[in-house]
Amino acid sequence: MTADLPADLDALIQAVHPADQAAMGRARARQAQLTKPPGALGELEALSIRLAGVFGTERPHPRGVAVLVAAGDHGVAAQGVSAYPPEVTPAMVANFLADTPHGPGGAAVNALARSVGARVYVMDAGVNAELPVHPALHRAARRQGTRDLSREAAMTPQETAALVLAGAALARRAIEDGADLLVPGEMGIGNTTPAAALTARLLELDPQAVTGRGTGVDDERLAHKVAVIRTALARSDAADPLTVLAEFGGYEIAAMLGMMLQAAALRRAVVLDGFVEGSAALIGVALAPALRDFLFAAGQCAEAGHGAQLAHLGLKPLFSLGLRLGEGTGGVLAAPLLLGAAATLREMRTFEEAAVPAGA
Ligand SMILES: Cc1cc2ncn([C@H]3O[C@H](COP(=O)(O)O)[C@@H](O)[C@H]3O)c2cc1C
Ligand SMILES: O=C(O)c1cccnc1
Repeated sequence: MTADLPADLDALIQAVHPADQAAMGRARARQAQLTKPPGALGELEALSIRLAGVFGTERPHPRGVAVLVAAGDHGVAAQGVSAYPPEVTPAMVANFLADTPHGPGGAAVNALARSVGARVYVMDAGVNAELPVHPALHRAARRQGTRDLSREAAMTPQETAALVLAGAALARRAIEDGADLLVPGEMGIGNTTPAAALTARLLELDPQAVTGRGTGVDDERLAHKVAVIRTALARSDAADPLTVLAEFGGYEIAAMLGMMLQAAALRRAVVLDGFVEGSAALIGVALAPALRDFLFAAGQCAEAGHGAQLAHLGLKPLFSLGLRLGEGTGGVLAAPLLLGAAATLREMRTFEEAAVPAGA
């Protein structure tokens, strides 16, 4: 039991165990016997072996894909760190839930999720508005927006724990509904600022190196954003992962952390989208190093600092499309690659089964 942690949060962290090495060994041996020259499926082979470790079988069969979009507002947005006003956050939540001729939701994540058959879950993790009652909106907000991280702790320890557990609960719900690949996603104007602060502190890097343009701030705003992050980091020397999260925060970041821990504890794969998701993952592996075994990077996103996160996590991006949106968009696009990797391991025949002559 870790000191000062609520028992259920401590239990969640303790429930993350490493991937199944024996299943990975069997998967590696099986890959070598499948009807293709060795290595001809490139990165898919390594992915399939990792998936065997996640699902504990050399014939992994992940089924449903779910994207869990947590939305929250940020006190620091008042400092002018984003190219967009905070009112965009609740408006985008409404957009995620809207009735459209194509189905629910008119945002990028909705369109991409429909295109791959992924289910979208939306959570109010702390949006600064009264959101309309909607059956598909999961309400977990404890406060309407965080405090300004450059002036005080963004979240209390109690709020932080509550949001991590709320994220875990939503992940359990998605898994009960049939999801085996979980994509945490986020919406929150200003959230690349807390993500950069968390990344700078956890990776011990200068804020300049890990702060990007987010929604597209110009050079002047970018310099201001870096200065705001410097002020925040100078305010607190916190190093303990959950204290770092509370200090520099993000309700939706805490919720995504809970989703990741819960998915790993239930031995499901987590597909990581961009920089904001990456900042939650950094907290996650600091708390539970075995979480890393369950994380799969989607693409390399355009945000500065994403590369440093992936290097620390030891993850290789699957594509580089210049995405800089968040919402879980890249994660959704990566899911079919993971499903395909698992399918090769599960469904291809061996040289012997297919009576194909082996190479010299
Ligand atoms: C219309 C719109 C839709 C979005 N969907 C995701 N984001 C992304 O941009 C925000 C982070 O960037 P920053 O830190 O610069 O505010 C987050 O809400 C993120 O999800 C959006 C941003 C906008 C404007
Ligand atoms: O990479 C991300 O997660 C990202 C980048 C820009 C804006 N919002 C999110």
